[in-house]
Amino acid sequence: MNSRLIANSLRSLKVQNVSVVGSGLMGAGIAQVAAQTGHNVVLNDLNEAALGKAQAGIEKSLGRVAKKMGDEGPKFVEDTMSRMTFTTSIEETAANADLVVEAIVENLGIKQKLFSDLEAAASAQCILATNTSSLPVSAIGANLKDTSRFGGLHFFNPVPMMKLLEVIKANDTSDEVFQAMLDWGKAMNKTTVKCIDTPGFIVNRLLVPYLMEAIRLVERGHATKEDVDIAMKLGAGHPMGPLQLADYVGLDTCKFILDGWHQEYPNEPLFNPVDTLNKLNEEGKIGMKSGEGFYSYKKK
Ligand SMILES: CCCCCCCCCCCCC[C@H](O)CC(=O)SCCNC(=O)CCNC(=O)[C@H](O)C(C)(C)COP(=O)(O)OP(=O)(O)OC[C@H]1O[C@@H](n2cnc3c(N)ncnc32)[C@H](O)[C@@H]1OP(=O)(O)O
Ligand SMILES: NC(=O)c1ccc[n+]([C@@H]2O[C@H](COP(=O)([O-])OP(=O)(O)OC[C@H]3O[C@@H](n4cnc5c(N)ncnc54)[C@H](O)[C@@H]3O)[C@@H](O)[C@H]2O)c1
Repeated sequence: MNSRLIANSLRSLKVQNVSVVGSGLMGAGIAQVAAQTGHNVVLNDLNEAALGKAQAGIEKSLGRVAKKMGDEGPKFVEDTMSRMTFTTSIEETAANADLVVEAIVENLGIKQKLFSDLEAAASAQCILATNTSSLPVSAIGANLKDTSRFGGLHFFNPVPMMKLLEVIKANDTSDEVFQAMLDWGKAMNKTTVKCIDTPGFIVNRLLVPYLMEAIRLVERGHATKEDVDIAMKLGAGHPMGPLQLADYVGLDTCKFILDGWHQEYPNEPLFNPVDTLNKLNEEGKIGMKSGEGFYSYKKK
């Protein structure tokens, strides 16, 4: 039997210990929901400051969930937090994990390096998955020795509220790993949809052109950003307008996605650079998480 077959035959399909790398908007949300649904969770980031911010955000979000649970709320928060640990060590992150979900910056080289480090530190049975929005999943895992244990788990922001999980079968993802990812999605109380490793998967393939059209409409001076957002909320029933949504996603992440797709598809005018997006990024106005983006979120 070759080493991949041995690894597959030994693989435990039950995911109980979940590690999440990257404790920003997405990683913190994924870790929170995993702990809420009874998993043991390790959350990793580069430094203690990022982890402290993530922990405070998780406690705040759990408080919002707990408010709806009456007397059981405080115990729910306590139990959930007791299942979480926070670390900057990759070895500690990988050591006992059945599944590692990566939610770090949207950069191919940085993600590839992380997965090489994770594979070296994790057990042969551990499933490795990326939450990338826009990069080819198979390319992120390309340097792994065992690419059959690797796939995509694309969550939506805010993770505690959004019901969808896109489960992505990369070129080499084994059937049993794909099934384990789908099963884990259900255990996370998400509705799963399956997709192959195609640009934007399902949601972003449709969402990105919509966001691009919205910003271009505003840049042409055909409508104000406020009116575009009002129009899509009241006319199309969206909970947020497109410019509000871009602020909510993070304009740094939007720029990483757009720049990456422009580089990949230079002849596609839809992905041409957007002046407003570049200017806001240069000014450090990267959306709600920085206090300002298209709109200001600073308390007056
Ligand atoms: C234009 C520029 C162009 C740029 C280029 C394009 C680049 C491409 C960008 C693509 C990005 C892709 C990103 C990614 O891959 C995919 C995504 O994630 S896309 C984002 C998907 N998310 C959405 O669409 C969110 C839409 N918004 C909402 O659903 C709601 O607005 C909201 C966020 C749920 C908030 O609801 P509101 O009613 O607005 O506000 P409230 O504060 O009253 O909240 C209502 C209700 O929800 C509870 N709640 C909200 N947030 C949380 C939380 N984090 N944790 C726990 N609970 C939460 C809150 O307590 C309220 O509960 P209630 O009191 O009502 O019981
Ligand atoms: N923001 C969204 O709406 C959204 C939705 C779905 C998917 N995604 C994807 O999720 C990923 C993360 O996005 P985000 O919005 O949470 O970003 P974010 O900027 O909020 O958080 C990223 C975190 O990763 C940390 N990090 C960077 N490199 C690291 C490393 N080598 N090891 C450990 N931690 C590291 C950063 O310190 C930061 O805390 C990206 O791939 C993005 O495309 C984002």
